[in-house]
Amino acid sequence: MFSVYDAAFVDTELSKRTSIFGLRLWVLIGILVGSLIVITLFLLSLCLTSRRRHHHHHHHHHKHRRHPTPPISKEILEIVHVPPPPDTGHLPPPPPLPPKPDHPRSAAMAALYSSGESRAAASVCETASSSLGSGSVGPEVSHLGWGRWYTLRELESATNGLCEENVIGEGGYGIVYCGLLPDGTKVAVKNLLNNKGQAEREFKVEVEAIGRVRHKNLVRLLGYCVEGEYRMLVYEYVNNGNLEQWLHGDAGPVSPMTWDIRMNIILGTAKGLAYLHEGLEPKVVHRDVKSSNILIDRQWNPKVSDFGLAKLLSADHSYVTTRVMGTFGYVAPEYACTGMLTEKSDVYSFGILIMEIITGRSPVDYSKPQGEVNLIEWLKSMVGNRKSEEVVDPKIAEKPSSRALKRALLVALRCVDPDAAKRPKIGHVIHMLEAEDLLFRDDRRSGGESSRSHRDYQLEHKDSRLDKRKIGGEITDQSEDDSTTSSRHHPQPTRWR
Ligand SMILES: Nc1ncnc2c1ncn2[C@@H]1O[C@H](COP(=O)(O)OP(=O)(O)OP(=O)(O)O)[C@@H](O)[C@H]1O
Repeated sequence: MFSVYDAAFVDTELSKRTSIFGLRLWVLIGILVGSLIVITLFLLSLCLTSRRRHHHHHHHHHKHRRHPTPPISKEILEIVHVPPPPDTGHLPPPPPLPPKPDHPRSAAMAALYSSGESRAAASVCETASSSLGSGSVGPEVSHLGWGRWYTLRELESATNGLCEENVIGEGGYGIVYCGLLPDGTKVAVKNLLNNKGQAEREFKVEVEAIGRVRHKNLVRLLGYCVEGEYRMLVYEYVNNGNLEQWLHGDAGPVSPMTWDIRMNIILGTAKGLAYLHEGLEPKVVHRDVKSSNILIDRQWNPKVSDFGLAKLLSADHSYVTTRVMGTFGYVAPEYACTGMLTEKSDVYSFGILIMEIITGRSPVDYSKPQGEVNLIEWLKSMVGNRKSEEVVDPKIAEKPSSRALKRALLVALRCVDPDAAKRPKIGHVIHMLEAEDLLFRDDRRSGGESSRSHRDYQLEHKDSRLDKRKIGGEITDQSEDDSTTSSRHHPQPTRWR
């Protein structure tokens, strides 16, 4: 127990004077404790101020990240310095296109292409794809059912700060960048031009139309970004250029796109369109079917892109618009003249596309002699003059069989019928093209005409009747030697998947 004596003892001890300035012990202890408290408080306040300063810095950075080209982040620097991946395919890169004089930024882009910078940009993107998952921007992603909402910061990180090196092209609606998401997904980021109103409207149409669409022949929209003035779309990256580049770029005297590859591209494109026209409710009319909107992957599969012009249609109603959009040379006459839009306008553009793929010629080419400027007119006259064989792209090394050629030409000509009601539906186009496939398989197996299907026979007769009425000439003669029928093949209703 602590007794009265002990207390008295402590008291006398504490009251003794010490050698330090003759201060009493209790005064000394008091000073020590006091200064300890002061030091602790000082350290605490130091700690708090440095934290606040850090936070402020972070906030500052956040405020300024709207700047389109922020300082390159550490992740990106790391990405850029990783050596390129081993070549996955055996294909050369898609050939660059000659400059288009009427394009707003085409001069710059042409310079980019011709100076070989596009290769450099591609290699940055290629390189980026090799360092999968090196970023760490994940938490800001929020899920929206079909896709994702991305922050501007995420997309800037993914595209090296939206830098020129990552630009893969530019269309009427904005610049397209290649990018790499933190999970390793390679993407194409379309930064829509901010021309008040329009970009946003198109943006909404596009987001609503494609967000829910999944088809192997349609470019998938993975998500979007709306932040301040920015409107961006994030697409799956399709890695082998577009059809326009492969058809009209400088790919050398022999095109790597054989006849079979081209037919496959036509069929795949038709399937993608059929899904838009017949597999969705309300249906979607693309409105800008053309070769630069057909992207190609390493296996030469086509993927229809750019639904920026797509408008949703209610079933059984055509859509009348006051502003005709689309690309010169591909636009259906009724749409150009009256703004009357149905899915048959896409069929028309698709017909032009088939002609372009067969011939390797642009829909309108002013560098050609008179009479050849307009692809349809030239092609019709060639077919009418029994010169079908001469329309085939001279860059195709192995010429198609005469029957295969006539079939493709016939489908194309039916698609561009001036009367929209007489054009086939895209689903019917697929049947016609696939019937050709069956025909080939039978031909190869049996080496002759004898096993051709009843449907093929009917199709050819039907087509030839139509053709005789419309253009006459060589194609119409093809069915004259069709004398045998068989009922072995009955095409199934197609779901276009
Ligand atoms: N998902 C994608 N993957 C890879 N490249 C793409 C992708 N989307 C677009 N591109 C490329 O970006 C470029 C611009 O495409 P965009 O669709 O904006 O314009 P366009 O089709 O050339 O013109 P328009 O605006 O008239 O349709 C094209 O070279 C296209 O090949």
